[in-house]
Amino acid sequence: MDNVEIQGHVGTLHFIRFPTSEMRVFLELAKSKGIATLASTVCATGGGAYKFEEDFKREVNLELHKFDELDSLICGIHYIEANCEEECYYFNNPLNEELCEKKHFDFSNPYPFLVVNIGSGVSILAVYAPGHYKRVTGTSLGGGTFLGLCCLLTGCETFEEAIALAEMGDSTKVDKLVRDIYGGDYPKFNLQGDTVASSFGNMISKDRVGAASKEDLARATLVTITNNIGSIARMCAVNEGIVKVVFVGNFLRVNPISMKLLAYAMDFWSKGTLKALFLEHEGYFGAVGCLMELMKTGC
Ligand SMILES: Nc1ncnc2c1ncn2[C@@H]1O[C@H](COP(=O)(O)OP(=O)(O)O)[C@@H](O)[C@H]1O
Ligand SMILES: CC(C)(COP(=O)(O)O)[C@@H](O)C(=O)NCCC(=O)O
Repeated sequence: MDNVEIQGHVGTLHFIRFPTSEMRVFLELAKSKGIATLASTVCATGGGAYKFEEDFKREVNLELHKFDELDSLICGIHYIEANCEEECYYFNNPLNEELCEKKHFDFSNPYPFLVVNIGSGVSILAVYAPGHYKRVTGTSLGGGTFLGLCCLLTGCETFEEAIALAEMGDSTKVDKLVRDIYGGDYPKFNLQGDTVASSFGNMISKDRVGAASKEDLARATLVTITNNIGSIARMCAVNEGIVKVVFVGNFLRVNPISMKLLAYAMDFWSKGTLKALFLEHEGYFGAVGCLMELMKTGC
């Protein structure tokens, strides 16, 4: 982000990511570049701010200024939304390949809204005003679950590989649909034949297992995790009386399948009353919010 002004300082915000499993390599690089002589303060958030605090001190003699990850997340969303015009978007006709359009959403009057942060696990927060939020609930079935299960089921080794497999797969070979049980729709409760009745439910048959490719298994894993998150998010939105649901976190990186599924599911199951929203800087809000918190301290 160019020409950003933060408390009188104007500059460029650069966004860089690497997995925490590579922290040792990062610290060695930082040491070889003499980072301790360049940076006076490093702010950090998330579990890693605690887990790697000692390593930063020992390896590069840097103190971490630690800020809570959910406070930082909310603060970062607030800052980027206010400073980045095209940040927030939604999908029209999400599951129709020809008619699907990504549209800008005016989020200038956002409150109240729900944040569904899909990282390794999932945290769901209700935000009522700047700095005023509560953590409604969470689920351990998140981005880490998708990647972990995909690695086990398909032998893939990276998130990018897992998503590429899922893009080529067909989850209906793996999941049991309403029509597999009813022979068609279940109209009394508006359950269409192509609705998933039982995720992975077809995998109790040896023939079906033999017919399912690793692409199909990856797709079914992605759809299962995504639909479960969508379902929990919808119940939270209804319970809290909130209609705007903002999905963030690195699980959504290079992952239009999940974004479109979430958009469709929120709209369909709420009969059009809930809106699924997405943000361009999906996995970076914690980092930005943490920088904002640091600036407040005057460092
Ligand atoms: N390059 C990547 N490597 C590993 N996981 C990735 C990558 N890109 C996206 N992901 C997804 O993002 C999830 C982690 O999300 P993130 O918002 O970074 O949360 P956390 O703070 O828990 O690491 C992973 O579990 C995975 O589903
Ligand atoms: C513990 C966490 C806040 C850590 O955040 P993350 O690194 O997953 O983004 C998150 O994984 C979470 O909310 N897990 C679900 C815990 C629960 O069952 O509520």
